[in-house]
Amino acid sequence: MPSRALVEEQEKVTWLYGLLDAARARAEGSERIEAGGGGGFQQRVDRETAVHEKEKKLAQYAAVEHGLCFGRIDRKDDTLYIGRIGLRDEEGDPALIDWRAPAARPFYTATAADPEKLVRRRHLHTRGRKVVDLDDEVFDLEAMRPGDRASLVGEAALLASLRRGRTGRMSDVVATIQAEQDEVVRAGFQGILVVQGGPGTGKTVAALHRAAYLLYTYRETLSRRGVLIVGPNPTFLRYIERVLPGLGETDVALCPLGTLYPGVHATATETPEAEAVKGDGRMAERLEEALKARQRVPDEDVTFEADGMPVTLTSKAALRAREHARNVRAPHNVQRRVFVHDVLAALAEDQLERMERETDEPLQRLLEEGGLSKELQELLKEPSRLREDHDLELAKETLWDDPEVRRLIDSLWPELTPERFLNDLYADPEALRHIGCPELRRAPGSPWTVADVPLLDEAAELLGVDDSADKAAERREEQRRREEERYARGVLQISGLTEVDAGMLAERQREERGPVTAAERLADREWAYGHVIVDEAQELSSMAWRAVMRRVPAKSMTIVGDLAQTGSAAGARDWAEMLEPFVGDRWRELRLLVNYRTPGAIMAVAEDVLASVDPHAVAPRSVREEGDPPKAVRMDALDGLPGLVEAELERIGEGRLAVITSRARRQEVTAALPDAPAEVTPEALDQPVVILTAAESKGLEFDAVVLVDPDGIREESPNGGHDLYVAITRATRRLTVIHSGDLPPELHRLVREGSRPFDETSHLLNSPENARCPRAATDRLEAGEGTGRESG
Ligand SMILES: Nc1ncnc2c1ncn2[C@@H]1O[C@H](COP(=O)(O)OP(=O)(O)OP(=O)(O)O)[C@@H](O)[C@H]1O
Repeated sequence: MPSRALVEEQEKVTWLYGLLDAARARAEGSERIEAGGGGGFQQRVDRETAVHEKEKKLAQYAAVEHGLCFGRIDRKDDTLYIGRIGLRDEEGDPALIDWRAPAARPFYTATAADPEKLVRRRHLHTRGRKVVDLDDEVFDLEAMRPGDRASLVGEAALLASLRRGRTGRMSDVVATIQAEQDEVVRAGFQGILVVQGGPGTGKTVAALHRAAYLLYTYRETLSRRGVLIVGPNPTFLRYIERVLPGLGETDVALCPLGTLYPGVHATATETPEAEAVKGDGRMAERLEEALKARQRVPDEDVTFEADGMPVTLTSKAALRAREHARNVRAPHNVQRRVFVHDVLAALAEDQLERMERETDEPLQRLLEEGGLSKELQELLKEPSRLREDHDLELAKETLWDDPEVRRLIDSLWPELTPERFLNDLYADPEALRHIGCPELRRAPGSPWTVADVPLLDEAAELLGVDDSADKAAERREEQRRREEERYARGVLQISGLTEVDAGMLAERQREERGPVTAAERLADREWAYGHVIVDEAQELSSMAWRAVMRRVPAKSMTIVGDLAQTGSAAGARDWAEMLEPFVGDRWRELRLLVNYRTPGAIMAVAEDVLASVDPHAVAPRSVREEGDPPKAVRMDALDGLPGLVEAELERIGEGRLAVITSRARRQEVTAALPDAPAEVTPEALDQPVVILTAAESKGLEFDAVVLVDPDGIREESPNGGHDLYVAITRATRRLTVIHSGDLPPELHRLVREGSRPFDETSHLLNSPENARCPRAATDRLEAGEGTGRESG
C-alpha cells in the first residue's frame, strides 16, 4: 500500500505530465495553424522559422519525458517542484521550475549547515510516469507540518544512483548534482574556468551539465556561435554522448582530439618520444622554419625554354621576389601570389629584352642608312621605349600558362596544403634535420596520428589559403544578393506588403536555408565557438592547446582534468604553465574533492599508487565505503583469465567489466578472451567485457575491473604510475589485479588470493557468492568453467 506522501506526489506528477502533454499538443497544433494560414510571402517566411522552432521544442519535450520532475523544495511558506524543463499551469503560473533557473538552486546547494531557508528537500524517483519512491532530507524538523513528519522515506538519492549498475553510457545526474559540482555548473560564462579534481569526482558530468546550463542561461549567444566539447577519443565521446540530449540539448558539437582538424580522422598513436616532440610548443617555430625552407632561391641563374624562347631567371631576381613576398604579412600561400607576380615580371622582362636585342641589329642598320625622321631616329636609339605596358602583361600571362614556368615556380615556392606540407616534411630526412627533429621520419603515406592533428592545424595557419578565387565568388554572391533583393521587392509590390524592407526579406530568405548545425561548425576550421569545454584536459599537449584556443577567440572555456592522471608524454604538469602562453594568469580554478565512483577500499590502493609517484598529491575522498575488498591474483600465464572474468561477470550481474592491461600483454589478453571485441571501437563499450590499455580507459568506468600486468603498465609510459592510478580508479564495485612475479609493493593492500601461482579453481570456491551458494560453484567447475579449458 503506497504511503500518503507517495499518493500525493503521484497526483502532482500526473498533473505535471498533463501540462507537458498540453504543451506538446500546442506545439504540434501550431504547425497546423501555420500551415492553414495565409499564403502571403511574409507568412511563408515566418512559417518556415516556426516549423524549425517547433521541431526543436518537440525534441526537447521528448527528451524530458523520462524523469520530468525529480525534486521538490519546501520553505516555510511555499513549495517548488524542480524538473528537467520549466512548465506553467493554465493560469500561467510556474508549475515546474527548470533545474537551471536561479530559483532551483537551493535544491542543489542547501546543506544542514546552511539550509538556505529550506525546510525539506525531496527527491522523487519515477519509473515512466509513475512515482516509485521518495527520499527526504529535512533541514528544519520543527518547521514541518505535523502530517509531513511521517512522510520521510527512502535512502539518500545520491547513493541509490551511485549503486546502479553501469550500462556503458554515462547518464545525467540532474537530480543529484552536489553543491561543489553546482558551483562548477553555474560558474560565470566569461573567461577560462579550470576544474581540477581527482578520479570520479564528477568533472565530466559537471562539465556536461554546465554546457546545458550555459545554453539555457545564454541561449541567444550560444545557439548562434555554438558549444564545442573536446574529448580524448571517439570511445570516450560515445560514452558521454547521451547526457546532453537527455537534458534536452541536442545542438552541441562533440569532437575527439584526433578529428579537430576537419577531414582527418586520426586514431593512431605515437611512441612517447615522438609524442613529446610533436606536442612541444617549440614545434610551432620549427614548422615555420621548415616552411621557410620550402621557399627556395636557385643557387645559379636558371635558363630554360618557354613559349619557344629561352628565358632566364637570375638568382638575384628570385631572391628579390622572395624577400618581397616574405615582407608581406600574410601566410605562405597568399605570399606566393607576390612571389609569382615578381618572378613572372622578371621572366617577362628578360624575354622582352631578348626580343629587343634580336630586333636591335636591323634597326641599327636602318639608322646607319639614314633618311629617317628625327623623332624616329630618337626612338630607335632606345628601343625599350617602343615597348608598352600591355606587352609586359601579355608576356606574363603567356609565361604563366607555360608548364615549364609553373614547374619552376612550384619548385621555388610551392602552393601547399597542410597535409602535403607535413607528409613531405616527415619523408625528408634533410628537412627534419634542418629543424632538429630527425626522429620524426616516417614512410610516406603513413596514417595520421592524434599528435599530427595539432600540427596540421598549425600548418593550416602558416599556409593559409589563396582566397582570390573565393573573393571572386563572393563578388558574384553579392551580385546575386542584389538580384534577390530586386526580386523580393517585386514580390512585395505584388502582395501589397510594402512595409517590410526588401533587403531584410532577402536576408531572411538566406537564413531560412537553416541555422548552422553542429556538424557544419565542425567542418569549418575557422568557426569561432561561443564556449569550448575540454575534457581530460591534462592530456593535451602545448600544440593541441594552440589548436583548441583557435576555436574560441573569446576565450570562454571550461577545462576539466586531473594533473595526477596525466599519461601523455606531452601532457600538462601544471595548469598555470600550460595556460600562461594563451591567457597569462587570467583564469580561475575550482576543485572537486569527493569521489563518487570508486569505493573507499579500492581508493586506498589507488592512494598508495599515487603516493609512490607523488608523495604530496592528495586523492579525493570516496563517498562510498561499501563494496568487496580488492584482490590480487598471481597468474604467470593467462589461462585462468577467462574463468576469472566469467566469475566477475556473474558477481556484477547486468553491469560492465573491463580488462585493463599493459600494451605489451594486450595481444595475450585478447587471445585469452576471444569473445571480447578485439579492437577498441566506440561500440565496444556496449559489450559486457571490453579490453583496454590504461590510456584507453581514461574517463571511463566499469562495475568490475580486472587489471593485468601492473608492472608493465607502470613501466611502459613516462607517467606509468599515473596510468596505474587511472586504471585502478575505473572500478565502481570490484577490482582484481593479476600479476606475475611479486606483487608491486604499492599494491600491498590488495587481498592476496593464494601466495602460490594462481589456483584456477580457488577463486570460484572462495568467492562470497559461492559461499552462499556452493552448489552453483561446483556445477560450474564440473562444466569446466573458470579453468580456461573446454571441459573438465
Ligand atoms: N552528483 C552526482 N550524482 C550522481 N552520480 C554522480 C554525481 N557526480 C558524479 N557522479 C557519477 O560518478 C561517476 C564519475 O563521474 P565522472 O566520470 O564525471 O568523474 P570524473 O571526475 O570525470 O572522473 P575521471 O577523472 O576519473 O574521468 C559517474 O558515474 C557519474 O555519473
